[in-house]
Amino acid sequence: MRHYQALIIGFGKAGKTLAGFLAAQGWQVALVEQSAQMYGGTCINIACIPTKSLVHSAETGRPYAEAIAEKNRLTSFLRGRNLANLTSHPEATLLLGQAAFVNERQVRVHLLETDEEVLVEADHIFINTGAVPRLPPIPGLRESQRVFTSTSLMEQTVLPERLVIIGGGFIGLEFASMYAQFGAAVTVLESGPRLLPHEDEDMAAAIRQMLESKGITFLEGVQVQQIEPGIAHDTVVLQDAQGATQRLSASAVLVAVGREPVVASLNLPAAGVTQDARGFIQVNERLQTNVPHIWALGDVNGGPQFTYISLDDYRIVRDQLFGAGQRTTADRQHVASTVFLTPPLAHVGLREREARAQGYQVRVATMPAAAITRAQVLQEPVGLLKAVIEEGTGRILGCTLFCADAGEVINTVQLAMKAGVRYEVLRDNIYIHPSMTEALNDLFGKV
Ligand SMILES: Cc1cc2nc3c(=O)[nH]c(=O)nc-3n(C[C@H](O)[C@H](O)[C@H](O)COP(=O)(O)OP(=O)(O)OC[C@H]3O[C@@H](n4cnc5c(N)ncnc54)[C@H](O)[C@@H]3O)c2cc1C
Ligand SMILES: NC(=O)c1ccc[n+]([C@@H]2O[C@H](COP(=O)([O-])OP(=O)(O)OC[C@H]3O[C@@H](n4cnc5c(N)ncnc54)[C@H](O)[C@@H]3O)[C@@H](O)[C@H]2O)c1
Repeated sequence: MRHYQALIIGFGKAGKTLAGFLAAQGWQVALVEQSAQMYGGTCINIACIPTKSLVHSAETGRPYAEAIAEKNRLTSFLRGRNLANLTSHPEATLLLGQAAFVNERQVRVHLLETDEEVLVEADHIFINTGAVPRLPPIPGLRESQRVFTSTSLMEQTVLPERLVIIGGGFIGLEFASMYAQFGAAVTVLESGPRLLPHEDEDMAAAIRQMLESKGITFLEGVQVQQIEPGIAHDTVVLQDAQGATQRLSASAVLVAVGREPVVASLNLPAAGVTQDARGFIQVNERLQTNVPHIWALGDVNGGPQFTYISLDDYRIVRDQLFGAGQRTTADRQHVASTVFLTPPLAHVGLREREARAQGYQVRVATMPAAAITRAQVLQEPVGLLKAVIEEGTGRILGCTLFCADAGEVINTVQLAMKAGVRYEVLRDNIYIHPSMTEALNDLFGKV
């Protein structure tokens, strides 16, 4: 039996940051990770970083096989750096193995390298086991050799000729955009009635037009019924929005219909930790489970699935253990997001339609990306910018930027919203020229 002050299950963003912090405070910390290929967690190994490396390679014209090699170099480098960061703390112990609860204080770890089992007891336990792709119950899907998840598709060194993507959300659109840019013929199948259902009509049309100009085909309101294996290709059988049967030939199928929590291996009932109806671990606004000394952080707790949210989960726990204990999930207003298309789509706050539906009197400003000098310099004149302002108060209610560097520029708008800055401040601020951020002068000048 080994005893630690803190046991962290999973090497994710929250877990690794918390491990380093607690060890630096002098706590004896154990971090358990089930795979040596996952040191540093999902983001750096199989998610944010490899996908953005591929997006960048596609944008710069690097051939697919070379892009995969560069992605592998980068993730390997980051994995090593994450491992070194953790092991540089003498108080932190890394256990390579799978953790499962024995009771609410004890966890059994099956060590990968020696095949031994060790029993670990801890005063505080933090679950950070993440999420994995959800596989819908489509006949033939699990059996097919040509069906991939985001993880396994990025392991392929040969570009699929015809890629069919099931799901038109974050992963579906990012992969559609980059694989089309690498030269694949891409079709996206979305079960919802409309692609980008949250976006205002004008914004959705602009994004769709850009994606279609790359040769991507979208079918909405479809139901995928079967994947039929074939010798040279698989056939995706679907019912389209009109109820007709369509058959699409695919050299690869990507499933991207959402991600589900990693909980099965944990034996949660032994600890008495409860889950919600979707299987995510139930937590309060301080991320405590129903067992007070057990917390759940990151994707596994059912919050928004972003690395920066997992990092903020760490901040909430840190504040309880070493701060004023005031920080909660309720403090998270105006969290921005970016879909890394080319150009990217970044958003914060309310869309026009959402603001009106909530009863706000609004003033709306829109501007084409082609009007931004920096976008012309970059030869990326495609896109649309939009801001929603509350009539009378001048409060920024929301902003959507579909343009080069949108994921950078949105951070300025987000910070302004958080600080309660009126739109005129962004309108009249002095920005670097020529930069994409200076488009905020013109965008807010149109309010
Ligand atoms: C393709 C893709 C692209 C994405 N792009 C972005 C992006 O650009 N920006 C963004 O913010 N977010 C992005 N995300 C989401 C982001 O990756 C996740 O929200 C984030 O990585 C979640 O991290 P986490 O802290 O929950 O834990 P994770 O990083 O998922 O770590 C969980 C770890 O726990 C380990 N584990 C699980 N069970 C056990 C067990 N029983 N014992 C021991 N170890 C265990 C796993 O092996 C894993 O290493 C993307 C996701 C995907 C799939
Ligand atoms: N840039 C980023 O920040 C980034 C990038 C990738 C992923 N992520 C995170 O990872 C999460 C998971 O991504 P995702 O794309 O898997 O999920 P998602 O929830 O973003 O999108 C899933 C899509 O699949 C559709 N769908 C569901 N079932 C379907 C079916 N049977 N047939 C066809 N379509 C179906 C849904 O209507 C939805 O549009 C995201 O929600 C996001 O939080 C973030």
